[in-house]
Amino acid sequence: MTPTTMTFFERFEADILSGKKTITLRDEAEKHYVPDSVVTVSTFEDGREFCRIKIVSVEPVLFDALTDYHAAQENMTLDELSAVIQDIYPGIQQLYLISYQRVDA
Ligand SMILES: CC(=O)Nc1ccn([C@H]2C[C@H](O)[C@@H](CO)O2)c(=O)n1
Repeated sequence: MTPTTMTFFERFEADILSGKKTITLRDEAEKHYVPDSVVTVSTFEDGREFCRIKIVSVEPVLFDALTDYHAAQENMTLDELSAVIQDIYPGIQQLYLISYQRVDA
Protein backbone atom coordinates (compact mmCIF):
# COMPACT_ATOMS: atom_id res chain seq x y z
CA MET A 1 0.00 0.00 0.00
CA THR A 2 1.25 3.50 -0.82
CA PRO A 3 2.16 5.44 2.36
CA THR A 4 0.16 8.64 2.79
CA THR A 5 1.83 10.13 5.87
CA MET A 6 5.34 10.99 7.02
CA THR A 7 6.62 12.34 10.32
CA PHE A 8 9.51 14.70 10.95
CA PHE A 9 11.05 15.87 14.18
CA GLU A 10 9.58 19.24 15.05
CA ARG A 11 12.99 20.92 14.94
CA PHE A 12 13.05 20.47 11.15
CA GLU A 13 9.62 22.01 10.50
CA ALA A 14 10.83 25.54 9.68
CA ASP A 15 13.41 24.28 7.17
CA ILE A 16 10.79 22.13 5.43
CA LEU A 17 8.26 24.96 5.24
CA SER A 18 10.86 27.42 3.92
CA GLY A 19 12.06 25.00 1.24
CA LYS A 20 15.59 24.79 2.70
CA LYS A 21 15.23 21.07 3.35
CA THR A 22 14.20 19.04 0.31
CA ILE A 23 15.34 15.50 1.12
CA THR A 24 15.10 13.12 4.01
CA LEU A 25 17.09 9.97 4.67
CA ARG A 26 15.13 7.06 6.09
CA ASP A 27 15.70 3.42 6.89
CA GLU A 28 14.29 0.26 5.31
CA ALA A 29 10.96 0.68 7.12
CA GLU A 30 10.25 3.91 5.20
CA LYS A 31 11.49 3.00 1.72
CA HIS A 32 8.00 2.41 0.32
CA TYR A 33 7.10 5.99 -0.58
CA VAL A 34 6.00 6.30 -4.20
CA PRO A 35 7.16 9.02 -6.63
CA ASP A 36 4.38 11.50 -7.53
CA SER A 37 2.30 10.54 -4.48
CA VAL A 38 1.33 13.29 -2.03
CA VAL A 39 1.76 12.65 1.69
CA THR A 40 0.62 14.53 4.76
CA VAL A 41 3.47 15.64 7.01
CA SER A 42 3.17 15.86 10.78
CA THR A 43 5.46 16.28 13.75
CA PHE A 44 6.82 13.14 15.35
CA GLU A 45 6.41 14.59 18.82
CA ASP A 46 2.70 15.46 18.84
CA GLY A 47 1.32 14.43 15.45
CA ARG A 48 0.54 18.02 14.40
CA GLU A 49 0.03 18.22 10.63
CA PHE A 50 1.99 21.09 9.08
CA CYS A 51 2.17 20.57 5.32
CA ARG A 52 1.86 18.17 2.43
CA ILE A 53 4.74 17.09 0.21
CA LYS A 54 4.96 15.38 -3.16
CA ILE A 55 7.45 12.54 -3.32
CA VAL A 56 9.89 13.17 -6.18
CA SER A 57 12.13 10.11 -5.89
CA VAL A 58 13.24 7.33 -3.56
CA GLU A 59 16.79 6.03 -4.02
CA PRO A 60 19.03 3.79 -1.92
CA VAL A 61 22.18 5.44 -0.58
CA LEU A 62 24.81 4.20 1.81
CA PHE A 63 25.67 6.18 4.92
CA ASP A 64 29.34 6.16 3.85
CA ALA A 65 28.38 7.63 0.45
CA LEU A 66 26.74 10.76 1.85
CA THR A 67 28.28 13.95 0.50
CA ASP A 68 28.25 17.70 1.01
CA TYR A 69 25.56 17.82 -1.68
CA HIS A 70 23.22 15.61 0.35
CA ALA A 71 23.93 17.72 3.43
CA ALA A 72 23.17 20.95 1.56
CA GLN A 73 19.78 19.52 0.58
CA GLU A 74 19.19 18.95 4.31
CA ASN A 75 20.37 22.51 5.09
CA MET A 76 23.23 21.04 7.14
CA THR A 77 26.94 20.45 6.95
CA LEU A 78 28.01 16.88 6.24
CA ASP A 79 29.27 16.56 9.84
CA GLU A 80 25.89 17.71 11.15
CA LEU A 81 23.98 15.34 8.85
CA SER A 82 26.20 12.39 9.78
CA ALA A 83 25.64 13.08 13.48
CA VAL A 84 21.85 13.35 13.00
CA ILE A 85 21.71 10.07 11.08
CA GLN A 86 23.88 8.26 13.63
CA ASP A 87 21.62 9.55 16.39
CA ILE A 88 18.36 8.46 14.68
CA TYR A 89 19.66 5.27 13.03
CA PRO A 90 22.67 4.07 15.04
CA GLY A 91 25.03 1.80 13.11
CA ILE A 92 22.95 1.76 9.92
CA GLN A 93 24.60 1.73 6.46
CA GLN A 94 21.66 1.31 4.09
CA LEU A 95 19.54 4.43 3.86
CA TYR A 96 16.88 5.63 1.41
CA LEU A 97 17.06 9.14 0.05
CA ILE A 98 13.56 10.53 -0.34
CA SER A 99 13.41 13.72 -2.38
CA TYR A 100 10.26 15.83 -2.08
CA GLN A 101 8.59 19.11 -2.96
CA ARG A 102 6.29 20.94 -0.59
CA VAL A 103 2.85 21.35 -2.14
CA ASP A 104 1.13 23.53 0.48
CA ALA A 105 1.41 24.89 4.01
C1 LIG B 1 10.39 11.41 12.98
C2 LIG B 1 10.70 10.15 12.32
O1 LIG B 1 9.91 9.23 12.44
N1 LIG B 1 11.83 9.99 11.60
C3 LIG B 1 12.67 10.97 11.11
C4 LIG B 1 13.78 10.58 10.42
C5 LIG B 1 14.57 11.54 9.89
N2 LIG B 1 14.27 12.85 10.07
C6 LIG B 1 15.13 13.88 9.49
C7 LIG B 1 16.45 14.02 10.14
C8 LIG B 1 17.32 14.51 9.02
O2 LIG B 1 17.14 15.87 8.78
C9 LIG B 1 16.76 13.81 7.86
C10 LIG B 1 17.56 12.59 7.54
O3 LIG B 1 17.10 11.47 8.13
O4 LIG B 1 15.39 13.57 8.14
C11 LIG B 1 13.19 13.23 10.78
O5 LIG B 1 12.91 14.45 10.94
N3 LIG B 1 12.38 12.29 11.28
